[in-house]
Amino acid sequence: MPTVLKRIQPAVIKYAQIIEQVTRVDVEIVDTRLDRIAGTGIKNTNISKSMANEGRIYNYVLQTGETCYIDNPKENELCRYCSQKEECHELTELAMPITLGEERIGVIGLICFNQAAQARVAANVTAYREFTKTIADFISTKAYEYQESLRTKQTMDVLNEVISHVAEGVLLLRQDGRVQGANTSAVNQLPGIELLGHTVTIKETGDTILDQKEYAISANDRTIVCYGEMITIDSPLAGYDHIFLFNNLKNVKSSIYQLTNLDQEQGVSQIIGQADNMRQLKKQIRKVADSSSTVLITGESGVGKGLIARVIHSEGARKDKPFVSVNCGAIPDTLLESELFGYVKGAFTGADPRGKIGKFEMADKGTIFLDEIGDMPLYLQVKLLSVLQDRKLSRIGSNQIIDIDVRVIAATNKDLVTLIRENKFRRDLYYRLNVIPLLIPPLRERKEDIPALIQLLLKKYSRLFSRSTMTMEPHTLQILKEYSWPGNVRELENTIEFMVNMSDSGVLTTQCLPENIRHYHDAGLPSDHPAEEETAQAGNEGIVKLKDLEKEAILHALSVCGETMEGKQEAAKRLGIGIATLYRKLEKYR
Ligand SMILES: Nc1ncnc2c1ncn2[C@@H]1O[C@H](COP(=O)(O)OP(=O)(O)OP(=O)(O)O)[C@@H](O)[C@H]1O
Repeated sequence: MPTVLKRIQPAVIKYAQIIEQVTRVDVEIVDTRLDRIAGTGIKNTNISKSMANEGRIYNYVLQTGETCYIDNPKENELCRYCSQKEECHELTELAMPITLGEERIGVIGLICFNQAAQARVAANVTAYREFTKTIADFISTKAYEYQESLRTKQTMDVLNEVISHVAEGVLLLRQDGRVQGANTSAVNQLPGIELLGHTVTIKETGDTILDQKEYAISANDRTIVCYGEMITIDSPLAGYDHIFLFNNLKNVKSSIYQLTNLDQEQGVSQIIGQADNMRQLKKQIRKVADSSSTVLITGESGVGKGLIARVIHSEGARKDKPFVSVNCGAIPDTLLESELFGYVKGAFTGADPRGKIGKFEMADKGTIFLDEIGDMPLYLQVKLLSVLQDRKLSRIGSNQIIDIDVRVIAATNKDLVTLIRENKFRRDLYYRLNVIPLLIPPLRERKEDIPALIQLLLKKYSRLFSRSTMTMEPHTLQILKEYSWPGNVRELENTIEFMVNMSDSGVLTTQCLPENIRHYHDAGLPSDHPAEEETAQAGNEGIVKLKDLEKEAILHALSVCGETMEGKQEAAKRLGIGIATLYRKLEKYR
């Protein structure tokens, strides 16, 4: 690495010339390597070459820090062992160190080759010393400035390297808004805004969300909303005094979205349904997917309303934008408003003090799925209606009006018309939502789809439990087809999961059926709703029919002993009945 004097060589050469002009003595300046950095007169040769051979005096000055005045060269102690002694024509030499802090960084030599010069130096030795010392200090200052600028540059290089790897946008700004630096993320997040060397306006909007202030960055007639932090730098580096760290709204939303939403793109093919009513429904879904009109999906719990909402989104033009789902029935009324519309820092006590982006905003340009809309409290229905009408909203605690472009899909398993009659749902909101009504038929009205659904679910759960794909015995499949499925596809899904768990082999038999379905089948129970049945039993104060107890005992024995010939014989023996009785009873119960 070059020495510091070498790096500031042009300045050193100028200082050497100044000394020469004032003293009219030849001047030589060497660095710590004894390379000649500057030279005048006789010494104005071999610049940048090593003077190590003839540098005994300079070496001494560098080592001791002393100034040497030698008026008896050749005889002087320092010259005694000099290899150049015989060729040396110097009459007098003044050699002075250049120091930078504690460090010696070079030597200035004033050398007389003729008697006039020698006499001049002798007559002015004190003044010449003083003057040379002043120049040595100037050179030292120059070296210091150089080192400082080098350090600043190195810091800047490290900083720039770090900034280039930061995921957030980073702008290095002057007080007047001129952009001195911008990382790639900043450039990508601010399309259409010229940055490097241009001036931008960055204004706080007054809102704060997730500890990040909201800013509007404007230039070239464009404004982009960002969330971030403006950092003021106390000691201005390289001409900028502010660093703006930010993410634009899109990035903030998509990071929240990614945290809360798995990528679950789904197409119509995902909906199992060959029954006429389902074919019809799928046709409708394809038709409405591309429009932005509001959809109201109705149907019993577990029929697949959520799945269909996703499919509508995924089949439509907004498929690359967010699909944000809110279960209006699962969120306490008091929180639902902020969940939907968001709030700013300090909006109300008990809230996340950092503020929150609402689901509507997160769904901007995409789709919001308002599940269980029938459970939405009346006062929020009013606010929702106004958002749907105006396509504008303001976060709780904020004065800002935000435009939103969201497709709304609502779903309910309640009869909204009845709720309207009971004054629990607003008629005007109902009409706003019911632009495209989709009614999903319950599973009992499309029983021909049950085998295909079972097939799909067997695959899913076999894979989930790391088992080879299971099959179902035809008789068991028949029982499942006959069941009324009050919990619809969700209940079917739970049933298959249960059965896969219960099975010891690769084939699902009646043994694996859950008790309620077996019961329904065996007893030919008319009830579609086990819950009602349970209530009836509860009303019987725990007293169970003997017939049911007997059936339970028989089925249990079979599940323990197996349904093979031998199994049944063993079961009959352990039940204390004859094999013929067992067959008779089985006939009755199955
Ligand atoms: N036709 C279908 N094809 C494939 N899977 C389906 C179908 N219908 C429903 N499912 C599956 O059944 C489960 C329940 O469906 P989903 O949650 O969409 O019902 P829902 O009607 O929204 O229920 P709720 O009203 O209780 O919210 C999900 O795992 C869904 O993927």
